[in-house]
Amino acid sequence: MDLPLNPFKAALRRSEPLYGIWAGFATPYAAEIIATTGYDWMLVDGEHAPNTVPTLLAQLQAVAPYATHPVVRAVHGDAVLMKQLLDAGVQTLMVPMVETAEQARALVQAMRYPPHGIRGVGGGLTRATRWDAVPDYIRTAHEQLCLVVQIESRLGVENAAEIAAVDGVDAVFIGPADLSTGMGHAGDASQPEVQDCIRRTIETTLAHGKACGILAPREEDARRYTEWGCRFVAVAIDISLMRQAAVANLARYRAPSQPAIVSTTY
Ligand SMILES: O=C(O)C(=O)C[C@H](O)[C@@H](O)CO
Repeated sequence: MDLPLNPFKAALRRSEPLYGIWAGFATPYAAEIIATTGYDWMLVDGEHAPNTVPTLLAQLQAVAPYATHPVVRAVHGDAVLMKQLLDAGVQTLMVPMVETAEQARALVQAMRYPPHGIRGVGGGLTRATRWDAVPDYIRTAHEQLCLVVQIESRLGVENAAEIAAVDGVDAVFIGPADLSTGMGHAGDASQPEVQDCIRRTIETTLAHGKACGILAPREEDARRYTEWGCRFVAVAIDISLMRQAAVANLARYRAPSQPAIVSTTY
């Protein structure tokens, strides 16, 4: 069989925005529900959701029949963990908290086989090669792999040009929660100095010919960042959507201040 294509990587080169959703339930059943809703991509979160390599694999398998592309976020940029995720068939990998070009170069190395990198060969053991059904995987894998690095600190913003310039970095994704918190604004990315960092990072990334993405669950933020040039924007978080819907539904029957009748306090 042919090496599976990465439509997300191809779409990053086009100009239309790609709308994504954060998938935080860490189960294949919930991931599959999300994959049926029509978002261009979904972020399967291995950093802040309770995921492991087997749960991430199960979610990749669950969403494989659908057009929504799974972007998997590793808990950190460890080459050994990345090897496991790539072997499980992750095509688009996001790595949090990248602050220097040196770190970005190490991530590129972890994505590639020698002589271009350090990725170990799993061969017929791996889903990535479809258990050896894909011929010439070692030579061609890099064409369909996509590396997204997260810039989410003041140091990362300062080094954004060098990071975006690294050959093999396909895109930069801004983390507004960590960026604002690290700048002393406790998750409030609306602060002018945080907005300034976000805008500069977008502009710098685009100037280096790379795509830029961001998490923006509030519509006005998503529209502004898209205007500023963000190509892939996560406009929702599945867990928040469920909680908001549950709270709003209950509020139709009971005032929010009323306690639940069934209590766990004895
Ligand atoms: O800093 C950010 O913003 C992110 O990286 C995304 C958060 O980690 C996300 O989990 C918020 O729900």
